[in-house]
Amino acid sequence: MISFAEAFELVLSHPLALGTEQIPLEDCGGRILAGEVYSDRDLPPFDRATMDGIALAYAAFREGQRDFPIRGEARAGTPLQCLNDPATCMEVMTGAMVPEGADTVVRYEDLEIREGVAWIKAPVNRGQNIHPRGSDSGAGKLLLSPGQAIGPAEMAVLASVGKSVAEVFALPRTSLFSTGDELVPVDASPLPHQIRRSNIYALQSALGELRIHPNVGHLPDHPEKIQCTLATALDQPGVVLLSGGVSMGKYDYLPGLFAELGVENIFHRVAQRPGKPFWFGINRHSGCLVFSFPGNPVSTFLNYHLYFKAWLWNCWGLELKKHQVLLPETEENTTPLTQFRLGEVREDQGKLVFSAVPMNSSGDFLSLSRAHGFACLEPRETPYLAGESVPFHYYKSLLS
Ligand SMILES: Nc1nc2c(c(=O)[nH]1)N[C@H]1C(S)=C(S)[C@@H](COP(=O)(O)OP(=O)(O)OC[C@H]3O[C@@H](n4cnc5c(N)ncnc54)[C@H](O)[C@@H]3O)O[C@H]1N2
Ligand code: MOO
Repeated sequence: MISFAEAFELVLSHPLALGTEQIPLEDCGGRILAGEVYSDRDLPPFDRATMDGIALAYAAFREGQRDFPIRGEARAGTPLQCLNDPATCMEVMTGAMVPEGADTVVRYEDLEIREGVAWIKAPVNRGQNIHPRGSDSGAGKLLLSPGQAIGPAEMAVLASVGKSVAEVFALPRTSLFSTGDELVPVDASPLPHQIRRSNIYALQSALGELRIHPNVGHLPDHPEKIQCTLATALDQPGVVLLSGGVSMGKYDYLPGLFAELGVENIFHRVAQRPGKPFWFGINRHSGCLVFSFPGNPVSTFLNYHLYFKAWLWNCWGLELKKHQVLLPETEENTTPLTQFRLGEVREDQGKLVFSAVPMNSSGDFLSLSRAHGFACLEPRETPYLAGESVPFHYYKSLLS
């Protein structure tokens, strides 16, 4: 059995060359940006009125003028106009180009308009209610960098600089299998000895967050059937993720079958809890990696988040963000296993503080929905003290 640190390094040392791809903007949400994105023009691209009202030359107001005859109108979406006479004004709508010759916008609420003349009835500051050209970014400035996740805000940035197509990191072809004769489909009425398949939904949804849409299947505890189904999946470059069937049981066929199917074992069993019987290997002929997770729901879930995501980021030449949390009370791990403790994280005076969520064995998948992630306690003879900082692996965002 190898240590968690060794297992982690071995997983990272087997990357796939995934490369990048150009995809349409509408498909970019949730993907990871691979190229740099620059502004193609000043942002905003012109002096933009931020209120509906009138545009005027501030110098005239400063000299005491309060009544401004209205000479025309600037609407959003119309070309630049010119305020030729600084003793006059022009009506201007939010989003319009502020006319040349004007440098200040006064809101309708601060005016009275009578017979084509705007009377100003409130104090005015030079440049008010204008979003100046280039004040957010100049043309040619770097706006987004490789490795940034494309969320709703980044979608807006890409759109505003004309990226109808963006370069993102490519995703691996992925297959996902559950195993075990006790498992029945979700819509079945389980008999007393049966349970519904849940791991596959957890993993499918976790992969979905990365926009990976795996081929999904279920393997019965039947060697020929497993072999037949897995042979096709293993014969292509990509990844195969499995849940269950890798421990010591008489019907845990997977490790033996992987060998028969030409998958080389990189390691089996890691000194960690939960998630110990994790099996990892590679089919060197096809370039297919196998992450075979122990079936207990918490073990499958933890190992996916610990190993698979870090592996994927590493394939892209990136490193997943690391987090640390403070332990609220003394903890011990004098076992020889790296222990992952399920818990919530809350912010206290700018620090992230861990709070354990009780877990009733690694079969207790209900506890997962009550927590944010796992704190990592390495084996140690001395206790972990209250206030000590330890690594934390999020699977849930602080916002959700
Ligand atoms: N003699 C030993 N027995 C076991 C050991 C050991 O070291 N020696 N390790 C234990 C640990 S730790 C784990 S974890 C499990 C892992 O076993 P398997 O990977 O073979 O998983 P299964 O036996 O197939 O399933 C375990 C458990 O999880 C449930 N399960 C499996 N798949 C799903 C699914 N898709 N949805 C919901 N639940 C699932 C399954 O019904 C079992 O209850 O081995 C221990 N045994
Ligand atoms: O290590 Mo197993 O993964 O606890 O149930």
